Amino acid sequence: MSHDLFEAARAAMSLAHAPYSKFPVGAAIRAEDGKIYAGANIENLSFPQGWCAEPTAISQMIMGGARKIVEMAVIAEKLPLCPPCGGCRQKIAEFATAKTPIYLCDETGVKKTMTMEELLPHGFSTDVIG
Ligand SMILES: O=c1ccn([C@H]2C[C@H](O)[C@@H](CO)O2)c(=O)[nH]1
Ligand SMILES: [Zn+2]
Repeated sequence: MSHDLFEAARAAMSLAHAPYSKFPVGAAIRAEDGKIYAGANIENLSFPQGWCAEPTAISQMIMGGARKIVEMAVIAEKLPLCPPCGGCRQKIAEFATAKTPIYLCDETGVKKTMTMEELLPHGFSTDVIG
């Protein structure tokens, strides 16, 4: 993974709005246009209304006119690694392929690389429902 993708995820994490969980998360996507789209989690006083870092990055990508996730990095400072939650896996899968790499990072860099099919085996998709 390129250093700029990692740095974008880390910079996004610093912009998180996470006063309730105090658990900032950053995500960065390299899309098919070669550009990087990043996002952070944005919480809300009405707790269920907040959302994760990954959909913020996906929103940035979509509004930037891109539609394919080539690779993605996720970082959180308070866990050894931050694997995307279940809902995020489904959201990422919408714009990824089975082989798309997801880099799980800590403050020093990539600690583990997983593909989408490893993160979301047997996920809801047109392949399954035919
Ligand atoms: O994949 C994940 C999992 C959690 N969070 C956020 C949601 C919430 O703001 C905080 C604590 O769960 O972490 C993410 O951004 N991405
Ligand atoms: Zn999530």
